[in-house]
Amino acid sequence: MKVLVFGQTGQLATELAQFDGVTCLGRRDADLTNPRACEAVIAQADMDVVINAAAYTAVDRSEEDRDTAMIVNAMAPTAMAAAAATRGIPLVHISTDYVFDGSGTTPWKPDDATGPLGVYGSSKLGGEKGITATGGTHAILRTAWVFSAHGTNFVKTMLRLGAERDALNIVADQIGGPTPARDIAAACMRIARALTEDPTKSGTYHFSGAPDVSWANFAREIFAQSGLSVDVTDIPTTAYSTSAKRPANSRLDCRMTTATFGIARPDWRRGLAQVVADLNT
Ligand SMILES: NC(=O)C1=CN([C@@H]2O[C@H](COP(=O)(O)OP(=O)(O)OC[C@H]3O[C@@H](n4cnc5c(N)ncnc54)[C@H](OP(=O)(O)O)[C@@H]3O)[C@@H](O)[C@H]2O)C=CC1
Ligand SMILES: Cc1cn([C@H]2C[C@H](O)[C@@H](COP(=O)(O)OP(=O)(O)O[C@H]3O[C@@H](C)C(=O)[C@@H](O)[C@H]3O)O2)c(=O)[nH]c1=O
Ligand SMILES: [Mg+2]
Repeated sequence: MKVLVFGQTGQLATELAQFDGVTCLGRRDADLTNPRACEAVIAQADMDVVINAAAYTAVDRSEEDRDTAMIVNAMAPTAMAAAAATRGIPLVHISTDYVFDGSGTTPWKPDDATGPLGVYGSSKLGGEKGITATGGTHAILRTAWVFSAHGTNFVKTMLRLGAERDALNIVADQIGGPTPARDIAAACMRIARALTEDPTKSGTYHFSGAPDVSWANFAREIFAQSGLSVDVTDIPTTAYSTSAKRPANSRLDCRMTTATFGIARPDWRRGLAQVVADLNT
């Protein structure tokens, strides 16, 4: 299976690059601020499936950079979907828990009503809608709280801050499932294969690590596993000011993904152990 991946330096793209048959495109090969260029690359490439692992992921910065976020997260993926549909090949696209408004405590199902709280979530929802409307074979995989040894993520932020400080205040009223990028990459490859064999599996799916936790308890496990002694204090979201609002309830109901593709929620604590080990070598 020949797989064309948009993204090269990011957390997910770096993990996808480990698989046979994968060609990763960096910004120089395809800039998502130019959706027509993304279309052209798909039109010209001889590939069996496309995975979009590139996105504008700076949640707070997107509040002041709405146009770029919209082009990269909504228009470019929509253009990719159109080009993939024309070629008759599937598109696997990654989306986010931030398309939801975070109300309630029940895990979100794929067809639950969306209601993004900020520009990043709105732009990602725009991409979902554009891809779905295009009508080609596709999977939109919503994930959450991605971490890996590469790129920027909460684990690396905690390790950096934890090395400098002996106490941190961390929000405890936002709950979600941290997800190792390596497990998302494996899920994408499996879904890509399944779609080439059965296009009727097209749709929107959820995939996050288990068990669900607060950011504060995620931080505690990061410090426990890395041997750093940092005192974590639970704080409410109202005590931590950010330009973008984040959902309180980021829990994702992943059962449809398991039923359709045989992919179970990974235990993020094992993925964390791997990442901590990778960062120490
Ligand atoms: N990070 C997270 O916590 C979560 C991420 N997701 C989704 O998962 C997917 C993968 O995210 P993740 O791997 O963490 O992202 P990263 O932030 O680690 O990487 C983003 C990638 O997108 C590329 N990119 C950004 N803008 C452009 C552009 N204009 N043209 C070409 N490439 C561009 C970056 O390239 P460059 O280095 O050149 O900037 C980088 O390779 C995304 O769709 C994201 O929305 C979903 C839930 C949580
Ligand atoms: C650094 C820090 C963060 N926090 C809080 C802020 C926020 O609510 C939470 C996580 O902060 P971050 O900025 O790392 O997380 P954020 O960038 O919002 O992460 C999100 O990224 C996008 C791309 C997604 O799609 C989401 O699934 C999610 O992973 O932790 C503290 O409470 N104390 C701290 O010292
Ligand atoms: Mg961030």
